[in-house]
Amino acid sequence: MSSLPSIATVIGSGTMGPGIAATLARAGATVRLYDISEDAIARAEAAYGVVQGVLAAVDSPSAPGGSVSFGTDLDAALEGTELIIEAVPEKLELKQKVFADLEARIGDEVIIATNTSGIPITTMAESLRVPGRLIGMHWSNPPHLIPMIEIIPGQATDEALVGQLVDIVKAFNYVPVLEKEIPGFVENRVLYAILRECMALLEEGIVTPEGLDACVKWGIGYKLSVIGPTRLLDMAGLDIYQAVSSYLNKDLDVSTDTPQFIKDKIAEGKLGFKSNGGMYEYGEGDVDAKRKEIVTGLIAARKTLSSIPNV
Ligand SMILES: NC(=O)C1=CN([C@@H]2O[C@H](COP(=O)(O)OP(=O)(O)OC[C@H]3O[C@@H](n4cnc5c(N)ncnc54)[C@H](O)[C@@H]3O)[C@@H](O)[C@H]2O)C=CC1
Ligand SMILES: Cc1ncc(C(=O)O)c(C(=O)O)c1O
Repeated sequence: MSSLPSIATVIGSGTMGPGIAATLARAGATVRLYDISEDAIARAEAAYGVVQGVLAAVDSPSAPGGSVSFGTDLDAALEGTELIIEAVPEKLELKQKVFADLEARIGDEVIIATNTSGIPITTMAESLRVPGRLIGMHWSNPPHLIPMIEIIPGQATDEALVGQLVDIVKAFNYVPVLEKEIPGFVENRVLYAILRECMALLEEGIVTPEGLDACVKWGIGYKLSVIGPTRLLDMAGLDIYQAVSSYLNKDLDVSTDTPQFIKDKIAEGKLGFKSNGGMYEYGEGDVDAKRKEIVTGLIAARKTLSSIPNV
């Protein structure tokens, strides 16, 4: 596990930061998790024990000496750091302000990896003093369970940094996927293509949310978790793909904005788990129960998928 930095800093302790920090720490790094919000830090500290249990359950690679410390003191969080992973909200101006605060405190050799969901790295790097040190490192949620990370160099990213980050990701046994830069990167382009069609089908009343979830989980998700879309085409036959895509592609949803019914729900304060209601409604204790079911399912699925050939 020699490629792993001895000291790493995660900036932003919301949905993504704690799982990222815990994964690196279990692999042996000393990790500082920083946030501007005391409340976010308190929540992360409370969740850390649970996340450690999950990492143990999936046999995430472990090495002695790793730890996570939590705090709102940026200078302390950056002391001696080699790798910074930025996980603050998805707003370009905020991320650029954070980069400026970081660059005022760190040496030129320190790497900054951004967990942006899809803002082009080249755009983000424009404001940096040392643009070559910025690289995209897109973890998938929940980051301590999904063992794949997209690596996206921008136009200014140092070439050597790409290989270095690939080695870091391999050091904690995740699959690095190296990509060329494109808005949304690969994972979210595919996910958002699926979500666009799903939301259109719901809006048009073609299927219920329950029916949609069952169809996508068993008809698509189960299959794609084993074979991937490229191999799926070989299994189905390229001639079948041609026959279907020739009439179906032109009928698929091509909306460019968020669906109105989603905007309406947001206006009503329905954001999902975080507000006890979104696509579904949740009563007392339901959100905690669903979160547990999801984690249990992901642990079981990851164990199974790790034990079968990579087809
Ligand atoms: N939520 C998700 O499923 C995924 C999110 N991402 C990306 O990761 C990044 C973080 O997303 P989430 O964790 O969901 O966001 P979040 O909103 O849950 O957490 C962000 C945290 O950053 C903190 N923060 C705000 N300004 C800060 C500053 N100046 N310095 C330090 N901390 C600051 C907030 O207090 C908050 O705790 C975003 O770029 C997002 O697009 C990537 C993969 C999945
Ligand atoms: C709905 C949604 N949007 C973005 C992301 C991301 O990868 O940035 C995710 C995710 O699961 O990681 C997501 O579910």
